Amino acid sequence: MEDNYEEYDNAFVGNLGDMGYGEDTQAAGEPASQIENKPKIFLMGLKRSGKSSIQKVVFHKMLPNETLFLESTSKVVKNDISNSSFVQFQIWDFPGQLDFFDPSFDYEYILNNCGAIVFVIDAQDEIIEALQKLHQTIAKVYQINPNIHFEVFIHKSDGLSDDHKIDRQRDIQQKTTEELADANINVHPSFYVTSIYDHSIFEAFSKVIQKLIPQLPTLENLLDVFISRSRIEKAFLVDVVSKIYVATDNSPVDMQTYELCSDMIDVVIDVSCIYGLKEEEEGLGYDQESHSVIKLNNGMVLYLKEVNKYLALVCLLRESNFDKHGLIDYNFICFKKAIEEVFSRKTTKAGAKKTIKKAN
Ligand SMILES: Nc1nc2c(ncn2[C@@H]2O[C@H](COP(=O)(O)OP(=O)(O)OP(=O)(O)O)[C@@H](O)[C@H]2O)c(=O)[nH]1
Repeated sequence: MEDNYEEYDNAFVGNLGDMGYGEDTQAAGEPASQIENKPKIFLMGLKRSGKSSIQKVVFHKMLPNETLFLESTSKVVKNDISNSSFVQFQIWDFPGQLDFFDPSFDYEYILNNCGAIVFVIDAQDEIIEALQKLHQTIAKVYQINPNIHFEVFIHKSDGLSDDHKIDRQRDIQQKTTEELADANINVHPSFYVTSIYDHSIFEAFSKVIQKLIPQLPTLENLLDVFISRSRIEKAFLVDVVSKIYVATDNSPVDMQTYELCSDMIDVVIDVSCIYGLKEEEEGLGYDQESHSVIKLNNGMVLYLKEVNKYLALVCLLRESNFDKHGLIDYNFICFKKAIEEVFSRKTTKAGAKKTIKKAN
């Protein structure tokens, strides 16, 4: 089976613990067993539905137009999200033509360590075959590992009118729910309308990843307290490399605000790379000193601060509430300390587990 895999991005770093995320506590060169144990997200769907494009655009900064030249995937591609990212897991891209449930394929083994299956449906194409494959996949996977999250991306939505998008989503959602109810399968997939040509794909992936972060409720509570004490409208805790938000406060997410915050990261990184790095120095242009305030012409302010090596806090607030920015800076220091504690606890717990194991 191993021969079926093609690997790229061999930078395996990070301590995920059990299906979690955490600080970078380990150096490169993890043993193979640890790599295998990383949480996995499977990208599935029919041929040419857009699976490889999604992971290239979200995790490899490929421009959407460049995906036009991607060749069809012929082998399972295991993609380890690189050491420069907080979001560390494996994404397995399954070729559309592969029969996942072929008896020669050890699917039971690989499904045991899978956190989520992202099933991509080309919304511009006929959906009957895609739906059949989706229902068949859910039914079989559920028997083996009922804990897997099912995430359905109704993809290539850029080619559809707003009405058409809603119809497609309703249609797919309804047929899937009915089919699963008829088969007595107690699974409730989530549906997202996505496109690589806008931020919808980043937003959808953020939600997929968040379900796999055990500390999510704590992070959300911390963000809620932070924004209410600092008179901030919206705050995102963003993975700087992928621009996936790993948590946000409990107010609803508006796509434009997320786009703004995500664009701000690009601006800060670009300016730092061009003007902040010394000659011949390489890097992301992001460190403990990274922070930025941008005043917009609509009376709002964007505020960015480094939280740790991988994460930034990006907030949107009214300019009139920015007069006491000393208070915001102080609250941020408290917030940052709390975040450090959340993840150091996890690391300590993992360390303690290992020590107990050793003693036994
Ligand atoms: N309009 C539009 N086209 C997209 C989008 N995402 C992917 N595509 C195009 O869809 C085509 C197929 O994309 P791939 O990523 O190769 O599809 P795949 O699912 O990996 O295909 P296989 O490897 O054959 O399984 C490419 O030409 C992409 O440019 C999207 O959001 N909108």
